[in-house]
Amino acid sequence: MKITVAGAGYVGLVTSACLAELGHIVTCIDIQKDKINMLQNGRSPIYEPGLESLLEKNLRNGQLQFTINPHRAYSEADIIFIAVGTPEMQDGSVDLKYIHVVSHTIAHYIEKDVIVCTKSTVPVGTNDLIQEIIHSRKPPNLCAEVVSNPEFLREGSAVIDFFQGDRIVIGTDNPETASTLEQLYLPLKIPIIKTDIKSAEMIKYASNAFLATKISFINEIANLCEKVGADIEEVADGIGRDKRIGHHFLKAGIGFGGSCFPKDTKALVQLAGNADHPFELLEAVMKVNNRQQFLPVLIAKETIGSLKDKKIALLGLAFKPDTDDVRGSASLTIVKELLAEGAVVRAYDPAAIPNAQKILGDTIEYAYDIRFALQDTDLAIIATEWEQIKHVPLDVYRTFMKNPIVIDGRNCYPLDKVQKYPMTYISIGRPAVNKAQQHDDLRLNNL
Ligand SMILES: NC(=O)c1ccc[n+]([C@@H]2O[C@H](COP(=O)([O-])OP(=O)(O)OC[C@H]3O[C@@H](n4cnc5c(N)ncnc54)[C@H](O)[C@@H]3O)[C@@H](O)[C@H]2O)c1
Ligand SMILES: O=c1ccn([C@@H]2O[C@H](COP(=O)(O)OP(=O)(O)O[C@H]3O[C@H](CO)[C@@H](O)[C@H](O)[C@H]3O)[C@@H](O)[C@H]2O)c(=O)[nH]1
Repeated sequence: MKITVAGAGYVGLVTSACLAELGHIVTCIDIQKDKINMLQNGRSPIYEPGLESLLEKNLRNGQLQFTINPHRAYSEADIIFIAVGTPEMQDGSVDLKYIHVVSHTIAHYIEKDVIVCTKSTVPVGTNDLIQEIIHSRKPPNLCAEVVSNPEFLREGSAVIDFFQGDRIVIGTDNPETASTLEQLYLPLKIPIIKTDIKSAEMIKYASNAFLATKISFINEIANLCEKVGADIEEVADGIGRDKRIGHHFLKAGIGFGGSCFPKDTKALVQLAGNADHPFELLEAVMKVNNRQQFLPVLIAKETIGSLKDKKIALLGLAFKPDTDDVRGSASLTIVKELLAEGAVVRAYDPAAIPNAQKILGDTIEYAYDIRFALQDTDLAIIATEWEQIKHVPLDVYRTFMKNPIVIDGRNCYPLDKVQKYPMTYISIGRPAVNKAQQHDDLRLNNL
């Protein structure tokens, strides 16, 4: 099968590499020349575990090629996957400009019958629009069938998710098209759901909205735990053991970020509004999340007072571990607030510094070493639970910081371990450990 993937972002590259790995001839096209140049040289423009080696291997054995040439990409394709970005607009609705352009380009360049599969997350009704654009512009003798095939991969585990996903959704009313795609995915042995286009589009938004709701729910329980003296880790474990609830997505913290949950929840609220059905539950989910992302700064002010000229170490810039993506990251909110309070910020991240630098520039310092990030700081905020951060021995905070005060936004350390150290440790939904006094005594003794 000759496959073309439009878009060399997270979804496009994972789809390209994995379909090539399954034995298909794949062409991946993007409009960014630099990206394609990099990929042609066997380098991945994104940090995603396992991806670069798959790209490099399939490029070398000729299964995979990269291009910016639409004729080369589309004229021979049997199946085209659309994986272009669908960013949010200022009002929260989805910007479909890349979808429009790619649909026009596909219509212009196809030279044989083709199936066009939309992997990009698009509002209900968009695949009909894509179908309309392609139909009205393609050569009249050709057939182009548009299918909704939403993507559920997570950044950081995207390659594993492709091969071991929970389900594959195929949205089309054409049984022949559904069957062709079913054949394509059959080797993965993942359950396939065949449905109509609009339900497929809705499954994607509803899945993300449900997961986001679970996170905001557990964060609200965490905030309540703090008020009443309960421990969220115990509570989450207790409720997660109920199979109807499950343990997944019950990790309390400083809220959800990323390129999907914040954007897709807003889009669903917009969609609901347009359908004259205010989605109040999801609006609350977003409100809780916005508040949660600010939490470390509020706690910092409560703990040390004014943040003006205070040196603060920020551990983690990526929106989650194992990715270099900072889109929607709580860290960006935290930096903005800390700078507004007059603090001096030094941030560490094992992979996301280059991407963060594109947004934050030289407004903060960057550290490629955790110890350097902590050196002489008044307070540390843990924002991403990277393995490199979770395993920092607690001694290190005491040794390197001016004051060992840690706000752990991801509950990285067990409380009983922290209790043994003379430090102030405030996490989410758990009792604070306040041993600053003990630390001060220790310092005085050492003078
Ligand atoms: N990132 C994820 O984890 C994830 C998971 C599931 C679904 N999605 C959805 O998939 C879509 C893509 O997300 P992403 O994170 O991969 O986006 P991305 O921004 O990382 O990449 C999109 C790519 O599309 C390219 N592009 C734009 N117009 C093009 C055109 N006309 N032809 C060819 N390439 C074009 C851009 O240059 C860019 O490289 C979005 O709708 C997103 O919501 C993302
Ligand atoms: O218990 C949890 C789980 C996640 N998060 C946060 O939620 C955000 C999103 O995490 P995750 O879902 O793991 O990452 P994404 O790569 O954004 O993946 C989501 O968004 C993708 C894009 O739509 C979907 O394809 C995936 O199925 C969906 O999980 C991150 O900031 C996490 O820190 C929590 O705070 N607590």
